[in-house]
Amino acid sequence: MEFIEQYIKGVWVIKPNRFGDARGYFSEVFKKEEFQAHVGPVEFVQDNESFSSHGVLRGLHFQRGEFSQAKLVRVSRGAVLDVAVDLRGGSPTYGRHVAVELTAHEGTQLFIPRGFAHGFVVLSDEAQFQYKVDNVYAPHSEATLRFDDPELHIDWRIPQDQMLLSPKDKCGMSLKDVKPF
Ligand SMILES: Cc1cn([C@H]2C[C@H](O)[C@@H](COP(=O)(O)OP(=O)(O)O[C@H]3O[C@H](C)C(=O)[C@H](O)[C@H]3O)O2)c(=O)[nH]c1=O
Repeated sequence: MEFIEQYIKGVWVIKPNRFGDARGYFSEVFKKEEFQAHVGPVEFVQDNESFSSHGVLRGLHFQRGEFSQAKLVRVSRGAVLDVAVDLRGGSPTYGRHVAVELTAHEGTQLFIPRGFAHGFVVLSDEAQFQYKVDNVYAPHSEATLRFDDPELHIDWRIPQDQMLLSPKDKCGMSLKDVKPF
């Protein structure tokens, strides 16, 4: 398993090994000891899965304060562009983002620490998205950062007229209105 820290401190791209043979492949997609040795003492408490069609954009979501979630995300079908925006108070990369294409074919994962807004857009016909979080769902604490806030400079790779968003995600807040946490 390869761990590559990104230019935003604490964000990691993780590339599990795959052992192929005539039947297909086997891969260890998470191993607590190895993960914690590289990333730190993160304890996941909940596994999530979502399924979306082409152009669906989910995000950019975050849970505030003590309810903030670290996430380990991957795609088990299709391909997405995954985006994490740094909202950590005092961070030298505050407001900057990491954007990584995650595909089922490559099995690449992204670890996003607490203090980030997270979202993805589906690049393939459909995508099954799997992720671990280290804090439970707390809807009262949840907020949405506008995916198209010009201050974020995110290139989502597909035109907005192909995108499908929830009503919540269509009316997220701007970066200037977010209180760092
Ligand atoms: C996140 C979540 C949602 N739900 C319920 C609440 C709604 O009835 C339904 C759909 O929720 P929502 O529209 O918030 O789902 P997504 O748009 O996929 O939200 C996720 O999108 C981005 C990519 C994220 O990183 C977050 O994990 C999460 O906010 O699932 C739950 O019961 N538990 C949960 O942990």
